[in-house]
Amino acid sequence: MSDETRPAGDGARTAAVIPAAGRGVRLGPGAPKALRALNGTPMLVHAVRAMAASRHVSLVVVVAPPDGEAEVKGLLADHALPDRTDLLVVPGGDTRQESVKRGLDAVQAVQADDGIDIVLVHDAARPLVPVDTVDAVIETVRDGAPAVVPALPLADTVKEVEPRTDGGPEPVVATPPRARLRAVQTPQGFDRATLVRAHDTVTDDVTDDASMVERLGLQVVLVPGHEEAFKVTRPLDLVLAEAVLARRRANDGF
Ligand SMILES: Nc1ccn([C@@H]2O[C@H](COP(=O)(O)OP(=O)(O)OP(=O)(O)O)[C@@H](O)[C@H]2O)c(=O)n1
Ligand SMILES: C[C@](O)(CO)[C@H](O)COP(=O)(O)O
Repeated sequence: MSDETRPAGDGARTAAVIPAAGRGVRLGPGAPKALRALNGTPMLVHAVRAMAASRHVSLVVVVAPPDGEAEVKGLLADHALPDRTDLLVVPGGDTRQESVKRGLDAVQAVQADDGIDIVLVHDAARPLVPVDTVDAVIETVRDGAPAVVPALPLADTVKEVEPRTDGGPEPVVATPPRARLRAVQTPQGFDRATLVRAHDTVTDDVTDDASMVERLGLQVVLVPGHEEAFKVTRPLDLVLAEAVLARRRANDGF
């Protein structure tokens, strides 16, 4: 291993768990979301490369759709990753939380040998997160935070409502002060033992891993997110993602 390919040697080693087992219902009919192409390359491959771009990440665990494990292994074999990065593929579960737990179990199985101290959890559906954001999360965990989340201020005012399911106009209950709100992204970074405890303790379904650490009564901190770390959720997001890739290619030959 050359110095350029060796993980940064100052302390903790990092694994990235990539939940990729969702169907992508909001994206509309087609292959599972993580397997759909962005400018000819599957979204999951972009996401794996985004994690492997960090010199701190020595292991990537991809959590595949349960019926897509062989397909995921095949397509990752076809796309080059840095030599320093080990890759595992495991089958996912019915919820994001179950899928992350399965990925975390795979990290636990190898951590004694690999000395993994930090775990990132990164949505395959956020394929374009820049490496500087990944490294900022890792460095803040290294500095002692048990849980770190990239986040951005909101672009829109948010209203709390009394939800209605009959299609009628929803009454507004409150307008939370926007200056105190943030939209959270991934990768979220954790001290490994803290994330394991959170997944062992919190059993009801939550939308992100940091919320589980909050339930333990531990402090979660934010670092600046990035507008290119947006989640591909609806069809228009595919258009935006391909435009970002085209801009990168034009700017730096990516
Ligand atoms: N059972 C699940 C559900 C979601 N995910 C992953 O969690 C991430 C964030 O989820 P989201 O964007 O909501 O994806 P989907 O659940 O696929 O979207 P939808 O709700 O539109 O079906 C995605 O990378 C998705 O693949 C997962 O691994 N296992
Ligand atoms: C974890 C997450 O990416 C934070 O924004 C998000 O909550 C996961 O996606 P979902 O749409 O909530 O399932």
